[in-house]
Amino acid sequence: MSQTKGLEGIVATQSSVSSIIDDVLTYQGYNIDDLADNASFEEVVYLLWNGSLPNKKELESFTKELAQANKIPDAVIEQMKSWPIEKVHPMAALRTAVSDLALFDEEADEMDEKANYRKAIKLQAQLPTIVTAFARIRQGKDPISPKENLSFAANFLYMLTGEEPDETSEKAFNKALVLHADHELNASTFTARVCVATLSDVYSGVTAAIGALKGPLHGGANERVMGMLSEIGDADKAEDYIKKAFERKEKIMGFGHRVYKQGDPRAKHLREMSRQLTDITGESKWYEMSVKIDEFVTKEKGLLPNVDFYSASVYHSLGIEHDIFTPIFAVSRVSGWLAHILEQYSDNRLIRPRAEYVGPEKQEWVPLEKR
Ligand SMILES: CC(=O)SCCNC(=O)CCNC(=O)[C@H](O)C(C)(C)COP(=O)(O)OP(=O)(O)OC[C@H]1O[C@@H](n2cnc3c(N)ncnc32)[C@H](O)[C@@H]1OP(=O)(O)O
Ligand SMILES: O=C([O-])CC(=O)C(=O)O
Repeated sequence: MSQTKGLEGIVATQSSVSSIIDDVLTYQGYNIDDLADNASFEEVVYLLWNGSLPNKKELESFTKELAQANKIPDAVIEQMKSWPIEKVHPMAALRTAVSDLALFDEEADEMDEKANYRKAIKLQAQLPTIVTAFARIRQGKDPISPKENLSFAANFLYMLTGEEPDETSEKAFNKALVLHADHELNASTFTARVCVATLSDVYSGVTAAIGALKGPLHGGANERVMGMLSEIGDADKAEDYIKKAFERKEKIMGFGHRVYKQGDPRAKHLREMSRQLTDITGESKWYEMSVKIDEFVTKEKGLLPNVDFYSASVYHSLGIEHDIFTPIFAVSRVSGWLAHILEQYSDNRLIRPRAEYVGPEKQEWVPLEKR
């Protein structure tokens, strides 16, 4: 039996949700560049779940379905208030709250197609409510209910800050959501599929996926990128900082990718957004520092920025707290997880690979008193 460390290059399933072929990313056959420039996040979610773009009527009714499902039980809010909230990372809060939601959903364990679709709607609608409620509660503020006339992107920013975003912020945030929505068999999506392939429920699949996204080698990298930029503080200090990190054999967060070899097609969009937004906020130093790091890491190691690198300065420019960056990734990626979960159920087989045994052979049993 041979093995590939980290399952590199292994094709573990068939999927029609998204593809990465020759470094081109598509959702259901639509190039990510076209979607990033034109689509609303709501259209993208519909596309991922239904396989086609919605017409006007379908989009209206889908948007309404999401809007009607966004309230979370008061008990979940009360539980949040009982946590040692100033010490809880928002990703841990999100993981726990999503698991908690299942306890209040009478159809959590129902496995028919319609019930699973209804749960998908609820989870997509309720993740923003959880993340923004948590962010506000720990600031000593009350959670804010979403407004019906606002888009998914605008509502998130509104529920977070209490202010309706301007058009530029809304557009930028919408684009970031679109860019993060799905990504073939990334670690968190694979986790979700493995979980539900045991015929466990949708909530369990999403809870497991949040746990996988949280790690710094995956979604957790975006928060750490901002940590690095803040530590560097000035574009002139960037090269020296990275040189020292290389000497310590540290990984530079936001660089490298298991699949892309010529670069992550999402990064150019985020880089341009970072340029524009930091210009507007008058803090172009974050963009300039990021570009310096990008050029230096590429020159020295041939590593290119991934989706997490420029998203850090984008979210920072939108006034978002740094530990909310990865939860935002989850608010978008849950659309992809759910698409994959529904796809997995539709043609399920238990996912159970093998391990190559490298432990000791033929050991003799030794009674306890003789060890
Ligand atoms: C949304 C996302 O999940 S995108 C990824 C987000 N994660 C990050 O940005 C964290 C930093 N990046 C990394 O850790 C990696 O590039 C990963 C996890 C994304 C991909 O990992 P893998 O395909 O397993 O590559 P692996 O970690 O084996 O690295 C291969 C080589 O490149 C080096 N390398 C890879 N990424 C980096 C990096 N960011 N900084 C420095 N060196 C790196 C490794 O040290 C290794 O070098 P070696 O062969 O001399 O030991
Ligand atoms: O695909 C991956 O391995 C990681 C990634 O870029 C993503 O999940 O968006």
